[in-house]
Amino acid sequence: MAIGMHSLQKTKFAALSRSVCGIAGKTLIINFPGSEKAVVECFYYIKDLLPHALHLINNDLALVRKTHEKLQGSGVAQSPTPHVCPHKTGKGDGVDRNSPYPMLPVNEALNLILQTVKTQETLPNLLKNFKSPVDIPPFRASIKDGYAMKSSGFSGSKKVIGYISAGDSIISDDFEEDECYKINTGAPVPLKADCVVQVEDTKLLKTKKNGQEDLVEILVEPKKDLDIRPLGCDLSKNSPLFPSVDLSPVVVKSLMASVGHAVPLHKPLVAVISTGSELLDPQDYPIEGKIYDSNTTMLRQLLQYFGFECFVTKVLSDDFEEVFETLSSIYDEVDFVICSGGVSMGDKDFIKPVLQKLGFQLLVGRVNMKPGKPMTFAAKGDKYFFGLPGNPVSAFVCFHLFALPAVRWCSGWTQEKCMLPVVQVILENQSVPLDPRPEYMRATITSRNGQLYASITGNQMSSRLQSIVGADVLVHLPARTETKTEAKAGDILPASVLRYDFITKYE
Ligand SMILES: Nc1nc2c(c(=O)[nH]1)N[C@H]1C(S)=C(S)[C@@H](COP(=O)(O)OP(=O)(O)OC[C@H]3O[C@@H](n4cnc5c(N)ncnc54)[C@H](O)[C@@H]3O)O[C@H]1N2
Ligand code: MOO
Ligand SMILES: [Mg+2]
Repeated sequence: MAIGMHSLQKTKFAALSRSVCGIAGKTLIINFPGSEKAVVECFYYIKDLLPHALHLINNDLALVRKTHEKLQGSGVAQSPTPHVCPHKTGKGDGVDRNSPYPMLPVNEALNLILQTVKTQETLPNLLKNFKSPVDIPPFRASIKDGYAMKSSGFSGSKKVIGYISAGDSIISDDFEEDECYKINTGAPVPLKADCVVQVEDTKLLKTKKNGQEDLVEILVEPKKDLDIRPLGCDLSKNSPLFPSVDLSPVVVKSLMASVGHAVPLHKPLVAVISTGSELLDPQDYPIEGKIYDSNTTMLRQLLQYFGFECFVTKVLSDDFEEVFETLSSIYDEVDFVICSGGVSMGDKDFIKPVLQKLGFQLLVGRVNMKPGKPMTFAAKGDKYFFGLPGNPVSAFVCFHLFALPAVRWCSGWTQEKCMLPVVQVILENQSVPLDPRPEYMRATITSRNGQLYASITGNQMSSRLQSIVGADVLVHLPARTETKTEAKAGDILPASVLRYDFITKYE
């Protein structure tokens, strides 16, 4: 274009010349006009652009950035004709075919998300202040299967005057020292009994005609309080239910259940939407040109794995109206939409335009990461939208790094707990080429001599869902620099833990 523009100022016949240029691999190919004079002139017009062009082709980000800084200045004062670099951010209009969204660093995108999503700050407090409404156990309960009796009655033979099972009501009648009740673990100890002797320390002396026990010999000295859980010994009424803040859904739900209460949380309601006219239900017969939809199942399962529920699921085709209609009404039912597909540069990638038309604020439109570059996050009031890239692995990675922390944050988790835990791992692979974008590689963990070793799960293409097989962690590989172009065996790298059971092998 530069050659054409300048040549036209010299001669209108320049319009007829083939001003073609292109890239083959890492080679820049420029087609000059036929005459020697024109070649010299044209070379003059483009020679200053060549270093920058070569830096771009070679992904020398440091040098690319340097050029930008030089051209744009660092502060408000800009060069008279600001350099809008196509690979940085474009205007997104008819002429500029580049994404208008700045490529945010992962941390910046995450911070923006957590600053935007409203948290229930009350939850940790709510749990901290929650007093148990009941005693556990709510009665004196037997710790053993055995015989309940009075400790004042000594050992020796005793008459069995009744059977008490778990779930029976509490016996308040008085009884003699040489009498006892046969009792099961967890059953209520009679009010007038003060000890239980386990069945192993007794001998059956006589059985009634109906098969029930009549007389037993107690072989040990019964001691007061032996094998009885006193009322409220596990948890006493009006004491705090949560001695420390623990937001694990397993912990919160089961503790609340143990005192007969439902969880006092507002769990965010989440919808999973998959977009793509190519998507086929996994139960359908194969159809030419279509692919099976894996993201819907994956995202639902991930939500479930981390203790959240998927309230609604929808699969939409790449149709502006359909996406628009669905997103216009779905927020009547849910707080979050976790969508996949349709966020990149295709003429059928409608997610961003639909969000704009619906009045959402697009806070994240691209992230400097691999996979997951077109990761999108938008908000309107207290309704939130995640547009995960359609490639299944990109959706998988972005769910863990962005959507999960946001949903956790919204349900009242403390900020540092929202993110996956990060551990240090030692790389096992001989050599892993670094990408210009920071990369999150799936890897299998082996524990060896107390150290965690990470082995990358094969080809890391963002379309290859198989790379999540055996993926215990996401290893954080830094962006390539001039001096560091690969990671090597023995390198120590941070890794986000994907699973509770994240050590596949012990050696
Ligand atoms: N010109 C450009 N093209 C693309 C860019 C770019 O920067 N410039 N980014 C690429 C990157 S990176 C990614 S990631 C993808 C993201 O694309 P979209 O979010 O728009 O997703 P789709 O185009 O709808 O689909 C991409 C890919 O994933 C498959 N897919 C989608 N949904 C599902 C599903 N539910 N289950 C299984 N597979 C799914 C879909 O068939 C496509 O193959 O864009 C690049 N393009
Ligand atoms: O960033 Mo895309 O997610 O490379 O595949
Ligand atoms: Mg697309």
